[in-house]
Amino acid sequence: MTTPPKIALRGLSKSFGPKSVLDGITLDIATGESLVVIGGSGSGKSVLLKCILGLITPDAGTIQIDGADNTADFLDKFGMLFQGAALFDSMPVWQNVAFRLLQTRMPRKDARELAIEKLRRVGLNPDTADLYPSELSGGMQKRAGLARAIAASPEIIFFDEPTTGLDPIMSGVINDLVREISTEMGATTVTITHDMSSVRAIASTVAMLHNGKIRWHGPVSAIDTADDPYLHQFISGSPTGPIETLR
Ligand SMILES: Nc1ncnc2c1ncn2[C@@H]1O[C@H](COP(=O)(O)OP(=O)(O)OP(=O)(O)O)[C@@H](O)[C@H]1O
Repeated sequence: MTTPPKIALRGLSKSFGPKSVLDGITLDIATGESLVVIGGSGSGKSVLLKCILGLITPDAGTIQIDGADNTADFLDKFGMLFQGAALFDSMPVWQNVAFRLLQTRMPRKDARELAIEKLRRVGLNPDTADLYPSELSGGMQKRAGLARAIAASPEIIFFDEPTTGLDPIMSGVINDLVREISTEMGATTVTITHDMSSVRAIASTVAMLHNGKIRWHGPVSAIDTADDPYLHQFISGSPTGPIETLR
């Protein structure tokens, strides 16, 4: 028997009123794969992610994780790094990192120790554990968000624009961490980004969304030589090409 893909999407469609956003997305994501989803603004990347997370119900199609249909306990398998890190301002950093573990009634002392270990893994020293998120720089907040995403050792991690708002050097650091940690944990990851340096640093495979469909899908090593004018325009950032731009 062959093992099913970690995530299997079949014929996913979603419209909002008359606007079709996803129009039959079929995609397999293998265990340990690091998929980066690219596509223009409004192409449906976030809607796709929210469908997999179960936050939006698709109009048609199926989502399977490990060969089983979408159920509420899927969320236990997921870790998520949100845009802007989305830390709770009212809690010290360690409680943010250990948030889910505290909810599962892990003793506070153990949760705190684990949070400090995860903070260390993302390059933050133990002193940051007792600071509040507002006391951290943007780059440190991203690291703390990353520590939270990996705290419960999830099998699948979603990264939504992991480098937004960071300078190029910090973006490089976060990209490397995302890749390293995913590989080390053997996690399957799905990342949304506009940043081509993130694509190259994080992806094993790339899927490009356009007009509600997967326009191109393949290994990251093939993106520069792929014979697709849409993909080519996107990765070169050219204002001219088949993709319509608003001026
Ligand atoms: N809850 C909603 N209700 C109505 N329309 C929505 C909703 N969520 C998303 N949309 C629409 O779906 C389309 C795709 O949105 P989505 O946020 O997935 O794009 P995106 O590719 O992530 O864009 P960006 O790169 O700008 O973040 C947009 O036209 C958006 O207005």
